[in-house]
Amino acid sequence: MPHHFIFGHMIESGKAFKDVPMEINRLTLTSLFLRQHSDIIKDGIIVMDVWPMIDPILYVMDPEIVSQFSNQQVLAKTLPKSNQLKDMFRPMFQGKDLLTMDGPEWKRWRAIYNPGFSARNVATMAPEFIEEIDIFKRHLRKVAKSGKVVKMQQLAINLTIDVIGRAVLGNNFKCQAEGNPLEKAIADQVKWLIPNRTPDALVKLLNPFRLYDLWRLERIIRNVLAPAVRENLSNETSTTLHKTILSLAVKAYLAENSDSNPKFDLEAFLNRTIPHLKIFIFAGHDTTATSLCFAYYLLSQNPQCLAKLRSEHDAILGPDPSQAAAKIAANPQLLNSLVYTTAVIKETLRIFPPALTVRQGRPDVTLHNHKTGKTYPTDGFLVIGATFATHKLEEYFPRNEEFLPERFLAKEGEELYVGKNAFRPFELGPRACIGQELAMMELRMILGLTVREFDFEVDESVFMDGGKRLWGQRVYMVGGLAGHPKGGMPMRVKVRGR
Ligand code: HEM
Repeated sequence: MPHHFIFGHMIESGKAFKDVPMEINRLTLTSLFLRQHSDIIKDGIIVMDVWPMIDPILYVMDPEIVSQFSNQQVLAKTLPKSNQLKDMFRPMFQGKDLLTMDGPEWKRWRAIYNPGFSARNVATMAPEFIEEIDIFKRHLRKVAKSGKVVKMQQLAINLTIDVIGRAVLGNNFKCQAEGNPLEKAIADQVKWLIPNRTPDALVKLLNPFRLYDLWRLERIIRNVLAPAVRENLSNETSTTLHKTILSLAVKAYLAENSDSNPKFDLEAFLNRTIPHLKIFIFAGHDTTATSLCFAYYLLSQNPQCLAKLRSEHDAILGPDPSQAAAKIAANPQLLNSLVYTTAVIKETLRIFPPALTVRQGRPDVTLHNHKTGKTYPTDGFLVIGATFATHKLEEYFPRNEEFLPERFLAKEGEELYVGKNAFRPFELGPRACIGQELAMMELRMILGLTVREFDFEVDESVFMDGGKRLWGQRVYMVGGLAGHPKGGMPMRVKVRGR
């Protein structure tokens, strides 16, 4: 890509936005280059110099090369999370969260929390999730009755935050039923984060109100989480059957302190556990809500896939949609038989992956493109798994502008078969998403319990102007960090058969 001796790749970056709205999510940036410079497909990596806005970047698209720093089974061979990511999230989690920790500390906490996300544990959460989805459906019915356009993202967030509350604490945050300041406080904290050194970010950094507001929002969050933890710890008759994140944190705390300090120090426990609870709530609700919105959008644009999805639900969850929840509650394993539904979710995550990994280069890690023979030292670089672009590579995803859930059902040797390591919305390797099983089950369940009862129609105000499309789609992702649907995905909802 052309490099200017003063402006680096800034001019070229600007050009990439020529045909798309400026507000488009930066996760999609590499895919914009891909359209303009077909030669970079061969390289599999884009070297990007937009200093001083941000440190130099290696955007890695080729799945084989991403695997070199991400999928290594030996943790020491994977690149650590980037310093920039750690600095950015410090005001929210003080470095005490699973997402930005590294090394032995990360390994210890991951081992403590892993049992909370096993397939078995997640399956036992089904009846509690169904209660939340039932409230979501009540909201959908109300919206349908009003005939108004609604921001689906907000309805979906209220649902996913209540679901994550169940998984993390065993509590219901009642976001859907009554509203809860937690979600807004977390979202407002995110707005104060400094992701780079652009003029906008510097203005934010110098804002005298910033630190006070971050502190104020932290108090709101603590005022929701601390009483919930206290209530949970004193509630010996808890009806939650599954291991919650809280119960696993208590177990680890007691194991550490049983000899030296037999008394349970609630304040010390809260100080160390709240950032952990917060990262699960933060990472677990927004990504899932975004994926649900895009699934509804893509299904609304692809009626033949929607019809196939509904017939799968008729066959597996029974012909009467009103009985489906009871069937799932009695046998959550039924969800594993929803293979087409799973393929729909995967294809949604292929087209609109809401997150990616940002790692810190190291002097001892060099990336190799075995096809071209080129090598890329990583020291001094941010190394980014450019998932959005990886998911658009024709070599791995033929007919990539089409919504084709069938590719995830194709066998090796068939045209649509997805190549090894290419599908990575949750990332792969030891630092892959801990919550992926939960997210997939939740999405399968929500689709299984809604798509036969409702039709979703996208309000065209979120479409790109002039019939333009990006990778076949007229709706696009916005947002500085994780991707969100444009305009909160305004939609009209109709009850089917009316
Ligand atoms: C569709 C939904 C989801 C997507 C697409 C997604 C995606 C990802 C990705 C790409 C990563 C790697 C990030 C990085 O390397 O910096 C990640 C990590 C993580 N995710 Fe998710 N996620 C989803 C749902 C969830 C849920 C439901 C939870 C929690 C309950 C969760 C909790 C986490 C945590 C704690 C990490 C850090 C794991 C570690 O480093 O050990 N995510 N997720």
